[in-house]
Amino acid sequence: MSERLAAEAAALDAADGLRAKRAEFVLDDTVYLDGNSLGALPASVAGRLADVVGREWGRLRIRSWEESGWWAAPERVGDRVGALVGAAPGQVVAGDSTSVNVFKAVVGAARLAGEGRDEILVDAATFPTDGYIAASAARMTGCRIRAVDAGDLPGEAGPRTAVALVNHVDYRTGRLHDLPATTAALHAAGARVVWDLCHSAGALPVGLDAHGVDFAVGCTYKYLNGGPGAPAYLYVRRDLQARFDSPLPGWNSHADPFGMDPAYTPAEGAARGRVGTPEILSLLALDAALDVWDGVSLDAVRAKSLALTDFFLRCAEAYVPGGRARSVTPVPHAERGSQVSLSCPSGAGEAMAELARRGVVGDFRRPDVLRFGFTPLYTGFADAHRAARVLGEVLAG
Ligand SMILES: Cc1ncc(COP(=O)(O)O)c(C=O)c1O
Ligand SMILES: Nc1c(O)cccc1C(=O)C[C@H](N)C(=O)O
Repeated sequence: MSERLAAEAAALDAADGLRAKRAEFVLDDTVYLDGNSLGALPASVAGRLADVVGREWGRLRIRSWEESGWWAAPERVGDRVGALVGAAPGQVVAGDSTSVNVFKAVVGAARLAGEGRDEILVDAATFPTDGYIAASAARMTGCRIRAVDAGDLPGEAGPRTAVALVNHVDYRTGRLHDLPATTAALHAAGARVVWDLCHSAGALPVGLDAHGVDFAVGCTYKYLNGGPGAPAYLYVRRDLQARFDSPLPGWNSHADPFGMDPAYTPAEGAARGRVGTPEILSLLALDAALDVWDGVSLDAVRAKSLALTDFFLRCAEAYVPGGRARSVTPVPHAERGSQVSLSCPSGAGEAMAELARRGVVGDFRRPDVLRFGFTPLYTGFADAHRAARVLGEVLAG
């Protein structure tokens, strides 16, 4: 069994069109299946940051806001992220954290809602920060908040719904929610939608423009490999931008920031989503990290991601002793993101720590989830095979 799966892994790696991409990352012989928490370091980042620090900051100093393009970096880098989530230029701005962008988007969407729409729906299994922020947004806008299973949103949205906040991929189970159908159903009910793309951007095609999404947010430190605390992003669909009333109208989103006008006049376009001074060092680290996407097709990434998770599920089935762990990640491709989560009712935390000691890094999510993220740009089939084999050994021990 083991030899057959190992040979299959080798054949799949040999046929993998994305295989050369791995060399663009700083990696060792650890099997790194935690790119859905913190993506690996692209090799070009260190040199770019050294130049930003040494020359742009060190020598050009204040001149760099213009001469090095710092001032416009949030929109420029936003467009690069936008290209990876299906947004035409001018609709995405990079900056702040996902939490902060959730706030801007949910309050902004609630402020666009028509008379009598006083309900904010939130995906019941949401990553907690979204739920906390949406609840605060509801208190601020005089709405009530209601948690609903993401799959039930189409039926639950009604005449009082202002906006629904949904995670595209569930961080715990890896379930992929149906963005086109959910968006269409919310629109049919007269509501807006905010998608949190943290676990889908860079892992699969998203198609924001194609599916008429209203608002989207996401982080860049997972599948986009932007680095720890890398700036997040906000998408506001072009035709909504002129009516977008940001709850954080900082001076960077003013139409004339250096006019220092006591009265606020919002900038046009994506810049309206800015707040204060951009985090230039991490923004330009992200800019460099995005170079790994040059020439990469997201369809190829998606195909490899599904092949990797299919193969890992088969290997886990073969190696993990019966009853020790079972997958909670959907089997149908249309419902799966780029991770596999196994429920391991006894000793999951210790098992994940032991896996790390044996060179396989994933995540433990309480109470019992072993989470393995597959980043197609640098993860191979032999990695998936080794991870499952070591997992089997650990759970048998
Ligand atoms: C779906 C989702 N939303 C939001 C966040 C976090 O947001 P922030 O970058 O503000 O910590 C995460 C992960 O940390 C996440 O998985
Ligand atoms: N953002 C993180 C951090 O600052 C520290 C540790 C983990 C994270 C994460 O991103 C967790 C991740 N969103 C998750 O899905 O669990």
